[in-house]
Amino acid sequence: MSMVLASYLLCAIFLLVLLRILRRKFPVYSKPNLPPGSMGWPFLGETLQLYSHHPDSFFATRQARYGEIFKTHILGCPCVMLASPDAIRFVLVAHSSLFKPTYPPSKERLIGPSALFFHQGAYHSQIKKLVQESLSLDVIRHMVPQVDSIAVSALESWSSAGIVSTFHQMKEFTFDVAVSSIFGHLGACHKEKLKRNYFVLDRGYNCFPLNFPGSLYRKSVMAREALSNIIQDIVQQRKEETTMQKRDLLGYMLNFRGGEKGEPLTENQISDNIIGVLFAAQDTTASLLTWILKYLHDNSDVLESVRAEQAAIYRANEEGKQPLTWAQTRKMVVTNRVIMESMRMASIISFTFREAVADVEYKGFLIPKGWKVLPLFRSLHHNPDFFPEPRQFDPSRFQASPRPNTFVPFGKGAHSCPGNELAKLEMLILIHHLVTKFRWKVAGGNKEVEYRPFPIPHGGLPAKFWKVDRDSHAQADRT
Ligand code: HEM
Repeated sequence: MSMVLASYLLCAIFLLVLLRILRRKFPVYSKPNLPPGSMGWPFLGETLQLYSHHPDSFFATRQARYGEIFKTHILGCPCVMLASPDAIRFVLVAHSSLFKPTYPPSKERLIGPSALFFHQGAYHSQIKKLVQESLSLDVIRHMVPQVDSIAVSALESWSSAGIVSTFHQMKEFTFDVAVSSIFGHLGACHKEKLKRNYFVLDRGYNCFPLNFPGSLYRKSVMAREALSNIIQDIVQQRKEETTMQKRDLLGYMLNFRGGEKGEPLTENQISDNIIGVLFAAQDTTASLLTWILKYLHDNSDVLESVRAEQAAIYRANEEGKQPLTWAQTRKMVVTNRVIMESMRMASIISFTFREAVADVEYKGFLIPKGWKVLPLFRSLHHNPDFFPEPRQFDPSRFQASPRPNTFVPFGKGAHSCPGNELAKLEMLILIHHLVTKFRWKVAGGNKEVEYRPFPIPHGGLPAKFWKVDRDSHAQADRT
């Protein structure tokens, strides 16, 4: 009996050794392994660990334990998280067709299923081209006067309002700029209706999607329907105008003709994409601006260097009597570095979601079909190998360009942000007026971060803004 057992054992060992040799010599015998990591508890996965800790520590501990790629299980989905420049390039650029964008159906319903970020392939490319054209440098350079007047009137209103939530005010500002870029000049009535309904939609976007009368989600769905109707109304009005060749997003969409028959976009394609662009433009830029104000407030030496740069432009414009020009916005080197460093520090889009459309192998690891794939932008931006002393706010680090694929605040590849230049322009213009004509003080020193869903300082950064009079301005410049 013991002889039989021993021979079985020997056979098993022989087969195992043979398999190992075959796997090494002939990769065809080798099935790649899943990445290292823990799938957590049945059903729950590691969802509780992610939401009960600071997300940074969730990612950082796993990255330290498992390396640049690891698996986990969040919100009922098996996921692979990736945190290296190579991995991010692999997913978003080199093999992007193997990873499709993925969003919860409740969110897709609120934005509208034809919005570009839910698609890939030909339809996505067509819409992306339109959006990119409407946000190209050649178009946005003509937006300086509009953005300038929106920024000035926003700051004037904050300065007469006591303590305000910076984030809330920034949302109003970025909404107005986005509307201007989408529709050009819009009548006050349409603008007011758009704003009212958009803010209801926005409130329900991140709530639990319970669709019953009176629920937040239902209110959002209804606001979404109202938004579509308002957009149809604006489209109708535009079609009746004689000058159809406007260079705003709506103009580009109405002039589009696709396919062999030269088909125009449908009503739903137009409204879903307009709501999508509004959505992509507003909260992102508003939360980043909120962080910029906090960083400048907390780093007085950086604030002084920004103020010196902007004061020189202000003086060149005869104490603001001449309008700010596009050329001047392109030469705000110090302010631009502050924006870059704020994007790195705050990393408001910490990661993005994709889903593998087939089994994919990356550096010997299997990413199974149907798994969620999360490139972790924030982990790159806070990696000391790429950004020494990553918790230090130091705009001067951007005197040198970051290493390729280590700094991706606007994403990478086919779905990268088409609004990056407009976002930078509105930030530069707002900062110009803020530091040259206003002062602000943050109320309370809470260091906590809130997620709405982008990270923002606690309470939306309550702050008091006030205008400096001409004399104290001149005095401040002399000292
Ligand atoms: C500081 C402000 C902003 C940041 C940090 C930001 C960041 C991003 C990122 C990371 C993506 C890629 C997401 C992914 O790959 O899944 C993205 C996509 C997008 N962004 Fe932005 N964005 C900002 C402002 C804007 C503005 C002002 C607009 C429009 C006026 C805009 C419009 C879009 C659109 C339409 C997409 C989807 C592109 C596609 O799917 O092809 N963004 N943005």
